Amino acid sequence: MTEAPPRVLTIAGSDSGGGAGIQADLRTLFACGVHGCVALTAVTVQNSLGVTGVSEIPADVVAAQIVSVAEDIGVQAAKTGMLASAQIIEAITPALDRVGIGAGKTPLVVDPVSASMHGNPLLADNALDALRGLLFPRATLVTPNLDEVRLITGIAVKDREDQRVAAKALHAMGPEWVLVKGGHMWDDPECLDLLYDGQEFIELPGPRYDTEHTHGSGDTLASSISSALARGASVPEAVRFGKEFIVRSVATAYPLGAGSGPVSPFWRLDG
Ligand SMILES: Nc1ncnc2c1ncn2[C@@H]1O[C@H](COP(=O)(O)OP(=O)(O)OP(=O)(O)O)[C@@H](O)[C@H]1O
Ligand SMILES: Cc1ncc(CO)c(N)n1
Repeated sequence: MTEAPPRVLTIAGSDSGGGAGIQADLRTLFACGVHGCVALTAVTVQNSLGVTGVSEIPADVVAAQIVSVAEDIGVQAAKTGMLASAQIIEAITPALDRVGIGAGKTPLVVDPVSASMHGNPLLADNALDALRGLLFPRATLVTPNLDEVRLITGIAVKDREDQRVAAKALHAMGPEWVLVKGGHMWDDPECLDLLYDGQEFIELPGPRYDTEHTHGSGDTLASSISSALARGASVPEAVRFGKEFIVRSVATAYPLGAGSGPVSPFWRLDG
């Protein structure tokens, strides 16, 4: 009999265009050889041009999906993406505690998704306190982009020194590790992501490809990191794996629709 692969639970929203959200998560998890489970938080009406509608899943149903999957199937890592509202964050926190996800137990990656790459909101303004107060202290790793750093800490990162200051401010909010992503440091010729655990800074340099097709890059990075954590990797090992994964996925991104096409995890399935 074939043994079950490691399982990763993604707690995130649907992108009808298939490039970001749970669709990006599931195809990345598949390409990384792990089984993806889902706690759906919201349905977005979305294509390559932006988001034109959002319908939230009732908060108790989001929490019930977590408990149902974790108690039967079991998960070795979990990640959060679009959480939509304070009510959903407040409902999932006790569910995560109940099944031992986060807070030093099963690794929890919190990607604090606040808006789509087009600037459409994916998290209510009044949910920031719940994100900071409830999820950050339970997170193994948080992975904000620079817009999310500004929303969460008030720090406007313009250069690599600011990136370090922001990493310290985020770490003080309680996560074990922080990854400040550098994709939005538009003037930098590289995409340097900075990992920090309160003691040591680990720089993850990477190329900056000249492309508008980066839809789903944050989700793909967080999912590939989560797959490595589910296999038992340390956080620095998992983030290095994720960085290589996202660089190759941006390199092979493809156009779709009239706007931004998705990054592609398909390279991993070749040969
Ligand atoms: N043009 C690019 N070329 C290479 N790597 C990139 C590029 N843009 C982003 N990345 C990398 O992709 C990952 C996601 O970074 P980014 O800061 O864009 O996150 P994000 O804004 O959350 O993504 P999303 O587009 O999903 O919202 C990081 O590892 C970043 O360095
Ligand atoms: C549903 C969803 N989650 C996350 C993102 C951010 O990439 C998006 N655009 N849509």
